[in-house]
Amino acid sequence: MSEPVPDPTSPTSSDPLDSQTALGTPDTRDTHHAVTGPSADAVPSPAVARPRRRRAVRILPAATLAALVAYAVLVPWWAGTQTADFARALLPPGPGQWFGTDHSGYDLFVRSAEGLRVSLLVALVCAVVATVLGVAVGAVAATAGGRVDRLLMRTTDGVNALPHLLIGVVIVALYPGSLPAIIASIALTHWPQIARVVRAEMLSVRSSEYVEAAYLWGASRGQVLGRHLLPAALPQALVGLVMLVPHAVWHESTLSFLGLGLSPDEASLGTLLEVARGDVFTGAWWTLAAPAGVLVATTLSVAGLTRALDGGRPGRRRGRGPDPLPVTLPPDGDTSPDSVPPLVRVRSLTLRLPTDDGRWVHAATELDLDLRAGELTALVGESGSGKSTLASALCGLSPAGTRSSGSVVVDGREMSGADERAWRALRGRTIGLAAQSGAGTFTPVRRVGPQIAEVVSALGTEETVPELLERVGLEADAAELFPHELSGGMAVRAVTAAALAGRPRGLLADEPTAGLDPELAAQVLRLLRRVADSGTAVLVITHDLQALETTEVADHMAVMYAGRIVERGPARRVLSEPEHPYSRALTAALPAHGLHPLPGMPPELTDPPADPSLTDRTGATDVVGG
Ligand SMILES: Nc1ncnc2c1ncn2[C@@H]1O[C@H](COP(=O)(O)OP(=O)(O)OP(=O)(O)O)[C@@H](O)[C@H]1O
Repeated sequence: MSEPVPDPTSPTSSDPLDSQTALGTPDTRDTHHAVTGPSADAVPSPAVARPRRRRAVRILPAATLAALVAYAVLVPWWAGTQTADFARALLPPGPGQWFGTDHSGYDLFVRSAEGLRVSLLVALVCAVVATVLGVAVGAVAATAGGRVDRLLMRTTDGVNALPHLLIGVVIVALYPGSLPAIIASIALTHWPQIARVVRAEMLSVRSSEYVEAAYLWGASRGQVLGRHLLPAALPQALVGLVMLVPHAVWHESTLSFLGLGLSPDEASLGTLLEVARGDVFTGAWWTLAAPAGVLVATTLSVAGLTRALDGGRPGRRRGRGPDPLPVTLPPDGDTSPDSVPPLVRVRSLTLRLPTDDGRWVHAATELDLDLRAGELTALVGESGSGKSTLASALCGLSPAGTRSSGSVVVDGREMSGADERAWRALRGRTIGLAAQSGAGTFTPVRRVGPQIAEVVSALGTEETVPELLERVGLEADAAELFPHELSGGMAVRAVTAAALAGRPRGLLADEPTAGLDPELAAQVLRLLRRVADSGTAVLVITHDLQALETTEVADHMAVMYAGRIVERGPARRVLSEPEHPYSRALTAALPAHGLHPLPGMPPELTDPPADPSLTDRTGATDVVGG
C-alpha cells in the first residue's frame, strides 16, 4: 500500500551547505610511509618495526590456539586411558607430573587435555548451532524487511537482554546432565549477536550498486540472497562463530562448575574446576591452576584470533534498498498529442523521500514525461535535481519509505501501486537500466563476461555475450576482464550490454558520459542513438549538455530543476532557444555560449520553492537570463 504525499508546507528547512559537507568526506586511507635513506636498512625505524610487531600480535594467538588444539587431541591419545592411583594423589607439579595430580592420582596434564577436548567440542557445537540460527534470522530479517524485520529484531533484542547464565541454569536444571540441554542453553541465548551482524552486513551489501543492478537485470530475491548477500555475510558470521567459542567454553565451564553441567566421567574444564574446589582447601592449588590456566589460555588465544580476523575488514556504506515503487492515484487518459502510445508515460508523478531526521526530500514534483520507441530523450539538470530518483521510480526501485502519487504507465500497464512481482516481470525485459556506477555495477571479484551471461540466463533471452559486446562496440575478449580492468568507456559499454541482455523495449542510461573525455562521451551517446534507432525508447540522464549539443543525438529534451521538469521540447530547440531561465543558465554555462557559471547553489529539496526559478538559488549574486 502506498502512503499519501505529505503536506509540502510541513517540512522544516535546513542548511543547504550540510549536504555539501557530507560530500566532502575526508580521505581516510591508511598513510603508512616507507622508510627511505641509507640508515633504513641498518636500524629498523619505528615505522618498520610496528608492522612486524603487528604481524607477531596476529600470529601469536593462532599459534597458541593451534598448540592448545594439538594438546587437547594428542595428549589423551598418547596417554591412553588413565586409572585412579591413590598412591600418587595430590602430588605437586614436578618432573613426573608437570601439572601435578588430583585427589584420585590422575595426571592433571592429561586430565586438563581431556577436559579441554570436551569443552572445545561442546563449545564448537554450541557455536555452530547458534551461528546457523543467527544467520537464518539475520538473512530473513534483511531480505524480508518491513514488519518481519522489525519483529525479528525486537525478538533478537529481547533474547539479548535476558541474563544468559540464568536462562542456561534454568534450562539445564530442567534436564540435569543432558548434553543436548547444555548445547541448547548456550546456543539459544547466543544467536542474537550473529543475527545482528549478518543482517547489518546484508543490508549494507543490499544497497550496493551491483546488487541493485542484479535486481534491475531480473534476479529474484532468492538469487540475490544466494549469489550476493549470503557470500558477503558469511565471513562475518564465521568471525562471529569463532568469537562464540570462548563464550561457550566459559558458559559450559560455569554450568559444570556449578554442578549443573557434564558428569565427572566426561570431564570438561568446568567439571575439573568444580572437582578441584575441595582440593584447593587442602593446599593443592595446582588442581585448580591447571584447568584454569588452560581455560584462560584458550579464551585469550581465541579472543586474539578473533580480533586479528575482524581487524582487516573494511567498512561499508549503508544505503537504499530495492523496495517497489508505491505509486498511487488512478490512471488518467492518454493526453499525448502523438498517436503512437508511448512505451513509458509518466503523469503528475510526485515522489517524496524520507530523510533520517524525519523530513521529506521533494525529489520529484508533478512530473510528466513520455518515452517512445525509436526516440532518444535527454533528461538534463544539475546534480541533485531528481533525475536518478525518476529513473529508479521507472524501474520500481524507489528508496524504502518513498511516498508518491501520480501515474506511471509502462507498455500500457498502470504500474501505480504495482507489487514487486509485477515490477520484476518488467525489469530488464521491458525496461533496462544502465546504472550510473559504471564498473561498480558488476561484482568486483568476477569477470565481466560470466556476469553478463548470468543476466541473459536470468532474463531468459537468446542473446549471447559476444553478440551483446559487439553491439556495444566491445571486443569479445572484454568478457575476460575483471570490472577494475575496464576503462571508463568500456565500463559504460559493458553496463549497457548487460542492460540490453533482456532485449528491453526501453533503456534508461543514467549518466553514461560521467567522467569520460569529450571524444569518448560522444562515442557513448552515438552508441545510445544506435540503440534508439533499433526501435528502443531511450532515456539518457546527463549533465553533459556539451556532448548533447555536439552529437545532436537527442530527439527530445527535458530540463529538470529542484525536482520539477521546468522545460521540455525538441532537443535542438531547447538547446538553441531555451525558454526557462534555468535552461538558459544551463546553456549559458557551456564553453560555446560564454562559460557563464550558474549563480549560487540549487535550493534545498527538503524545503523547495513552489515555483523554482533562478532567484531562489542560495548565495546567488547574479542571475543569468531572465
Ligand atoms: N535514498 C534517498 N533518501 C533520501 N534522499 C535521497 C535519496 N536518494 C536521493 N536523495 C535525494 O533526492 C534528491 C535527488 O537526488 P537524485 O540522485 O535523484 O538527483 P540527480 O539529479 O540524479 O543527481 P546526480 O546527477 O548527482 O545523481 C537529492 O536531494 C538527493 O539528496
